[in-house]
Amino acid sequence: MIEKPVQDADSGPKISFQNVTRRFGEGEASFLALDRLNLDVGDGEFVTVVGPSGCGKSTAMNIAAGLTDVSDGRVLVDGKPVDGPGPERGVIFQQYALFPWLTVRQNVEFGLRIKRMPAAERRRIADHFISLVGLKDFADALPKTLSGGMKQRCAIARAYAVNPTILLMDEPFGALDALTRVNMQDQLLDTWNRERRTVIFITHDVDEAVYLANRVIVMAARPGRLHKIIPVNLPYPRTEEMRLSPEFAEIRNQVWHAVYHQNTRTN
Ligand SMILES: Nc1ncnc2c1ncn2[C@@H]1O[C@H](COP(=O)(O)OP(=O)(O)OP(=O)(O)O)[C@@H](O)[C@H]1O
Repeated sequence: MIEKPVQDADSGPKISFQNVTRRFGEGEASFLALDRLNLDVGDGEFVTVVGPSGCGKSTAMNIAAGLTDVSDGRVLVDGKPVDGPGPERGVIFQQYALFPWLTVRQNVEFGLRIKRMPAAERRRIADHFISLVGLKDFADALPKTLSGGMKQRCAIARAYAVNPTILLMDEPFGALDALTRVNMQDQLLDTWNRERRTVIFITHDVDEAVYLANRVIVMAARPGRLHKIIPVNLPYPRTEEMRLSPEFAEIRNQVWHAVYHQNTRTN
């Protein structure tokens, strides 16, 4: 049983938000979407991010992905400043954005093709990740024939295939029904246990945030900022019994309180 992600005591954080600030617009009409966010995420950690609508979760994620500039501060990955997208960071959004004219396998191979990897090697890697997310029998299917959950698993396989050391996931299961969502959570944790990456996962679902994470990052709005960090001291693998346990309920209540009662004392 994995109690905690292993992190070399000498190595720095995998990803470090340092005074990350983002302002949209100019002058009087400008809006502070993110105010001096400081957060270190260790190698192999799984952190979830929750907070009220508009608190800057997606903005922070897009900055880490290199898709949005900072107004001030910086994000470091392995100690190096982010100045654009990079292959070590895989990004998965709520809208899976598969290429509709490509099969599952071709979608998963896409990033490897761009890297000019030889066909046989590409196929081997793609098939490995297609199996890992349980889509082996659908490798030749087009996205339109897949359910929402299957499309999202295909998007996850595609992100994994290029071998990112960091996965940035912005409400990836938001559009799924409750049962598929729970299955996807278990599958994601299972994959994470085997192919250990650093994961930052945004969600609106407090249960999901606690079930997945070893730390829950709670943000506050106006301006968007870090509010509280709540450790989830439950061992991996997480199980259904754990989800129903008093310990889980206690942590869920803490997170709920931190998100929805930000103006009252939370401890
Ligand atoms: N390109 C943009 N131009 C202007 N304002 C923006 C832009 N992107 C985000 N914002 C504003 O910045 C704030 C933070 O937005 P962001 O999408 O990061 O929040 P969020 O916490 O992810 O919200 P939600 O939970 O609703 O998805 C919001 O008030 C939003 O309107």
